[in-house]
Amino acid sequence: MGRTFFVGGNWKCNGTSEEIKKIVATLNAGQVPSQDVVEVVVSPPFVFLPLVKNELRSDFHVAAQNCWVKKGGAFTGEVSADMLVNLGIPWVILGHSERRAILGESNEFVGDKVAYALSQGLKVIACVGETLEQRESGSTMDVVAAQTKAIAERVKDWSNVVVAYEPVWAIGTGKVASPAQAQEVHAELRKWLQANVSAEVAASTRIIYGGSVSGANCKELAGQPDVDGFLVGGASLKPEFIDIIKAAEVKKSA
Ligand SMILES: O=C[C@H](O)COP(=O)(O)O
Repeated sequence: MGRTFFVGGNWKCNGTSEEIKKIVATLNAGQVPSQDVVEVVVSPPFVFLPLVKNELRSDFHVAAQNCWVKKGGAFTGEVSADMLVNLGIPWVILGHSERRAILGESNEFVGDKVAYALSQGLKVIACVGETLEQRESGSTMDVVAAQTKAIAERVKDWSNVVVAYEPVWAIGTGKVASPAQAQEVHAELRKWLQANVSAEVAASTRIIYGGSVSGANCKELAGQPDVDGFLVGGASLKPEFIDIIKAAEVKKSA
């Protein structure tokens, strides 16, 4: 089963409306492969979602960076999945390591969020990844498996899930995982899905890599058989994001 290359741009907590408009104008002018070759999703801060949705080219889509774990109500400061659906936002990023580490989101909480968002019709980019300490102690796969298990226990239909493997030590550090390191975890993760979910889900679910992806390193990473795309932070705010999207051509010619 073919896995369309997927490139997400996570703009995190950055930008003024003027800066956001400039980024959108750059994306709108970019020459990129067609949607059957690469699926592109950008994720601005909540407040800019309507602006970006209205101004962004129609072959790119929009994601929120988070949403609440259940239906809305008395949860000050939160945004519900229902609200995103109401606004016509198709995607949400859940379980980003910054939320796990800084805001204390547990594996179970992230699993609940993924299940609820999917139940409301959102598509989910679910993030997993180990810290440097965990990698150095040899527990990378245990950590990533536990994070994925908490999702698998709550989710039956994986067709609207993209898994983003983002080693925490590579995020915003300029210290990208080597293509071999990324491939190793992606392949293990796919094996885990095969053993614990199904062969079909393992074959069809896109596993994308995030952590210091740039115009300079994207092609080599994209050349790895189990790397199905990227979740890009810093570089997604810059024109080089277009070059990263074009890395999809590596797969096309593989
Ligand atoms: O969601 C994106 C990741 O946190 C990667 O961020 P980065 O590309 O700035 O390292």
